[in-house]
Amino acid sequence: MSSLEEPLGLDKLPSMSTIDMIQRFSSGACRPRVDDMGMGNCFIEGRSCSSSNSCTEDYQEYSKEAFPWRRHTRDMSQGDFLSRRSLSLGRNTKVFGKVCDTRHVPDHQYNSNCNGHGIREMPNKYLKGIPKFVKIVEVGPRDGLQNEKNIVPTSVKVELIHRLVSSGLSVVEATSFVSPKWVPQLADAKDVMRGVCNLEGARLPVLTPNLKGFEAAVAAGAKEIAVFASASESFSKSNINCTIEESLARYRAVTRAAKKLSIPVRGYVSCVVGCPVEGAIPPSRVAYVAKELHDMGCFEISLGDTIGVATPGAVVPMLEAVMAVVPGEKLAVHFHDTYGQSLPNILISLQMGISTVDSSVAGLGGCPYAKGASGNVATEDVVYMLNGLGVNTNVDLAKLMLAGDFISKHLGRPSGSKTAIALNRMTDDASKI
Ligand SMILES: CC(C)(COP(=O)([O-])OP(=O)([O-])OC[C@H]1O[C@@H](n2cnc3c(N)ncnc32)[C@H](O)[C@@H]1OP(=O)([O-])[O-])[C@@H](O)C(=O)NCCC(=O)NCCSC(=O)C[C@@](C)(O)CC(=O)[O-]
Repeated sequence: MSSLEEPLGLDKLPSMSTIDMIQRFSSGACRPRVDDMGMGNCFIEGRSCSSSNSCTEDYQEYSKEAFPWRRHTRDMSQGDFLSRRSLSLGRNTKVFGKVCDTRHVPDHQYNSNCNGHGIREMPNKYLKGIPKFVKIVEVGPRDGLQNEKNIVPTSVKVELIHRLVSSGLSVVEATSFVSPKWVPQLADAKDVMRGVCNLEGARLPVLTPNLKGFEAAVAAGAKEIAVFASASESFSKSNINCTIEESLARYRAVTRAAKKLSIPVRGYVSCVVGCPVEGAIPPSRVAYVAKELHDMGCFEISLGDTIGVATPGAVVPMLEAVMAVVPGEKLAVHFHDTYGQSLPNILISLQMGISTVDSSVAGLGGCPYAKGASGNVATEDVVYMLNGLGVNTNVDLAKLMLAGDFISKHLGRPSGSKTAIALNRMTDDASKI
């Protein structure tokens, strides 16, 4: 293990006062620079209202469109509501320990879209460019559970993956074939794969840091893998015990081997905005690593804000730099929510043409080698936002919430998803009526 084997914490940022840190991670500090940081060639691309009445009307019209649930609750008489409830109770769906139905409360409960009056139908220049469909890559069983203090039993991991797939998620990262000394939480990778081998309807990629991991993954039945590099030299050392260049050489060997077996390989770049040791990471360096992964044959490159320090102001120059060398349709974004910036970061990424988003049910997650960084953005929150934007994901939010509830209960803590907490509270309130 390297001398950097100790987990890196935000608390270990060298001589970084809070203000210094804010400056280093601020958008200004992250503008693309045309330099190559000694990493080889980099490619940088570079209504007003006249009377109070009209105002009220406008507001009512607006709120009907933007907050359909408001209209719904206001318009629904108690009689309607109760008959709906009694009609639906027969369905016997279990939500958060109670017997209830997904239609147990007004439709808005699991539906943030605009029910036929979608935001898409409003002529809105601000939402131009947002894709009609977003692919969500669920990373909870891997990125989420790799950081749990208590090791989660294999049967719980397998059940979680089944539940996630049944919610409509088409890609669920199942586990990692890494050294069990480094990540004991995922030492049961082979058994997890055995438990999901008959699961249909979704791709179940696994992480492999080297040929040894690749071979073990293939032997366990993996049909898709991911390799993970970093834009930060220090993080590369602490996470996979080698330099960025050494990791790229390893991954070339892995992608060559995968190609022979027609196994698709996804590539990750970590620390795309900030590193706990090095501070702000230049976009040119992210672009360099992303291009290398793309050139070696990765079908998709996921850009990870591993410690969750990005703001939209830093995401824009980073994406601009990467999109100058890797086509946008091959990119995914992967935000951790340490500073609560994930949703705006995702929104700006969508506006820039990205249509693949990584997230983690119940906001599970964190990297064991980036101490202090919080979980990934919660999948429930992403789906809720995308529903509200009229963007299709094929994910059933109610079923997804049940998966989130399942794992949160097992871990003995509340969900990290604000959406799950809010909708859950409404279910509780409604059931008391
Ligand atoms: C890369 C290594 C293996 C190097 O670890 P090393 O200690 O340098 O490896 P080594 O080649 O010197 O071998 C040491 C021992 O590990 C074994 N070994 C070697 N490879 C494997 C393997 N694949 N599976 C199982 N065992 C393995 C090997 O056989 C040997 O066993 P021994 O002879 O001592 O008994 C190690 O550092 C490691 O496993 N690191 C993984 C760390 C990790 O999983 N971190 C979390 C990933 S999250 C992330 O990167 C960010 C991401 C993707 O989520 C995106 C984001 O948020 O930004």
